[in-house]
Amino acid sequence: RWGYGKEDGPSVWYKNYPVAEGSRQSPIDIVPNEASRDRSLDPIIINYDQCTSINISNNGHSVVVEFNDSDDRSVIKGGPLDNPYRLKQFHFHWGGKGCEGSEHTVSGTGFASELHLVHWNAVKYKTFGEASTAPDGLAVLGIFLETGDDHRWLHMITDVLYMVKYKDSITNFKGFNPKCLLPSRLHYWTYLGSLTTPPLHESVIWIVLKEPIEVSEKQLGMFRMLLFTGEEDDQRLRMENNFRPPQPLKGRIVHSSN
Ligand SMILES: NS(=O)(=O)c1ccc(B(O)O)cc1
Ligand SMILES: [Zn+2]
Repeated sequence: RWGYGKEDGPSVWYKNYPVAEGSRQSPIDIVPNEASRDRSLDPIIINYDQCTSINISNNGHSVVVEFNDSDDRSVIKGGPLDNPYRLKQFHFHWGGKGCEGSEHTVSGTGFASELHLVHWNAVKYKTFGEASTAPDGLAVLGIFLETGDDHRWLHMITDVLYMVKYKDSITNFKGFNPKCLLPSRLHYWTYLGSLTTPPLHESVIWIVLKEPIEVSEKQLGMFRMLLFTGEEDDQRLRMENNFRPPQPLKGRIVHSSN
């Protein structure tokens, strides 16, 4: 139904998802010196210690690692959040060879890729689905990836991508703790936004970390061997440039931690 091509990409999503033209859409371009520096903004607290992954899959739009969210073993709290938010999944967005691929940009500059750790408010809502349509239902932690040295832990993911090359493929992926993908400093920008893919629900408290993590061009290239298309499709569409461009701020304020 929707994708990232000319006929089904971000510029036509509004036809089936009119909220695409809403007042709190994501991603956005973050302009640091226009962000309001709130000393009252607490640090974010990330408890992934008991966190373990279940599987990794190709949903035709990205590669997704899912977690057991039946209890509060892996949560994010503090910062702008009034409740702990439970980790549900993480996935990536990336570009083509050598060109940008992140969704958020900083003063107009994109990064090679962006990691999204998706959490939901299990205090106020019974299911992820219900939370995903509520204005304070989700909290997504965005982490920029820039190219440089090999990332010492990302190979745990890139080594299994061949198993999920095709759309709708899924394989076991237990024991991975995404704590190893966090940068050293948790300084962040935060603002109220949306899912960056259809259904584009305006239900996300975005927390974008200022410090990127470094991955090698070789590691990033492994993501580009994934396909948007299924095993039976005669078209073999390489999965790349699966990012939505920045959307209008529409009067929103971006807050900056110290
Ligand atoms: N790209 S994103 O993190 O905004 C995101 C997260 C979840 C879903 B979803 O559950 O459909 C869609 C987009
Ligand atoms: Zn995303």
